[in-house]
Amino acid sequence: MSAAERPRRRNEPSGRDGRGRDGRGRGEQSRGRGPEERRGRGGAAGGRVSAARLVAYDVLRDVENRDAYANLALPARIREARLNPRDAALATELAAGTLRGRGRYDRIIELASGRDISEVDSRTRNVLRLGAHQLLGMRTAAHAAVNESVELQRRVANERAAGFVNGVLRAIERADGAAWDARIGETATSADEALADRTSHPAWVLRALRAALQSEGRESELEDLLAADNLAPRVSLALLPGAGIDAETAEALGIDVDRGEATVTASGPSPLGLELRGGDPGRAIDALDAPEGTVRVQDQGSQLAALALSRVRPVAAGERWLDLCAGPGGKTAVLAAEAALGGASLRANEVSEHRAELVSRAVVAHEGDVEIVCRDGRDDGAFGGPDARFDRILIDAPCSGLGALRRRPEARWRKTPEDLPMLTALQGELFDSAVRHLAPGGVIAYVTCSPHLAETRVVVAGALKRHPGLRELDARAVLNAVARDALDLPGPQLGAQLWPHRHGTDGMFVALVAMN
Ligand SMILES: C[S@@+](CC[C@H](N)C(=O)[O-])C[C@H]1O[C@@H](n2cnc3c(N)ncnc32)[C@H](O)[C@@H]1O
Repeated sequence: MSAAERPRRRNEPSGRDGRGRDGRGRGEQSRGRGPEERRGRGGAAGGRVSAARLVAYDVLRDVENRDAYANLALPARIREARLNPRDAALATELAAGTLRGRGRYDRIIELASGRDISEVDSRTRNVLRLGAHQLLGMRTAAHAAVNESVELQRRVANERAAGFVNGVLRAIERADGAAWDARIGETATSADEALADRTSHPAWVLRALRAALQSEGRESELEDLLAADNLAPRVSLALLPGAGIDAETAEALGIDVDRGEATVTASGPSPLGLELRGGDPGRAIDALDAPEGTVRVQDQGSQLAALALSRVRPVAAGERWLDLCAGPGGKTAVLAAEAALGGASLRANEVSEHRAELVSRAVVAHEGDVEIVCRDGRDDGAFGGPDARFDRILIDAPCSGLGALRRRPEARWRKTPEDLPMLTALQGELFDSAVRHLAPGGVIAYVTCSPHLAETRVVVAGALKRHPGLRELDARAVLNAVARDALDLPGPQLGAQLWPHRHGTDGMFVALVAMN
């Protein structure tokens, strides 16, 4: 439904947010203006646009026009513009926050302008989104957000629409976020549409997340989950066996990076997990001074998923393990460390050559110990032939990624429900292929970074039906035994669903099945 079609209130909401007297939001009050901002290139009318805003705009364009991933485009653009760390952080917040909040900002732009967002030129749209995020998501000083957006419009888009940008942002600025959310609710055609717009999620994603929570009897957590998707995750590190220190020791060492601005803490659910309190992960890794490749940036849900397989039962020396969909190798690195401890061998397969290359870099701590192959996981070649059998197989399946929305700011706008049939068919085929190569008594861990039931419990149920020799193990009990503290994993199912809002991890699903 277009903006014009939706019911609309006549008067714009009024009221202001809690800005300081100079109109600057908290973030910018403490940050001040850096040299990069002062150096910003002048627009046609001689105004200034900060370098951070130009970088953020370029990233939005890269994502829209070149299908770029924001987490790759951002560092490239930041390097190119030679931003200092403070401006790099500002550019990151501007770009990632705008991408995450896009759905809400688009609706607010529609309400403020009286135009359907699709009728606004794509360059102007991105200028407006960035401006809306500064006004409503960052509490940037209103004059800075509006003036720099107008200059940005002059510089990168259609100069004649600068007045339009000014008018729309001034209208947005006249109300606070809560008033705009109320307005979204009043003009929505359904409660789901209002919630989806307010929390910046496509409605189909919202419904899928609700269904997954419902299956655990926790529908009441939906708004907490949607809010968690809109927060940048804290950086987690995995301290792999072989690093020579455990997480508690690392914390006790008081690792101090970035001149005391950041420390690592032994926190989060994974027993290998460290959390970085601000600062640069590369410097934290260097400061820990562990053997190369034994400290890695990795979500703690991913750590737990790999450990669920390696620790489901004691390892017998000589066991054969396979990581079927290994790229870029995060879980392979955990499995390689665990296999080395227990005397197991590890083969890692990945269909994409580029991602197989990333796997070899990820397992640098166990170079030569991991056999890396590049095949389609549905072919016997991925396993080393039709008769090859493995004691443990990880299927970290290609999936919609709906569990990692906080980490991939643009992902929610890229996926569509139409992607699912292809993905679930592939997931089932990879499962069948793994079952064909599972040794008697062997265990498969089926993992997705999606909580969508069609990709999780339905795929497992289908595999159990097709392969009567398989039985499902209690993955929740295994994860609880592995985790630092007991995990809240409700519901009747044996498969475990981790959640950003509840566990602080990506929304990883883990099921364990064994061959009788
Ligand atoms: C969720 S990712 C795996 C993440 C990885 N386990 C990690 O922790 O870093 C899924 C991977 O499966 C790969 N893939 C997709 N189709 C495949 C297939 N038919 N056979 C094997 N791998 C496949 C993708 O290229 C992607 O690298």
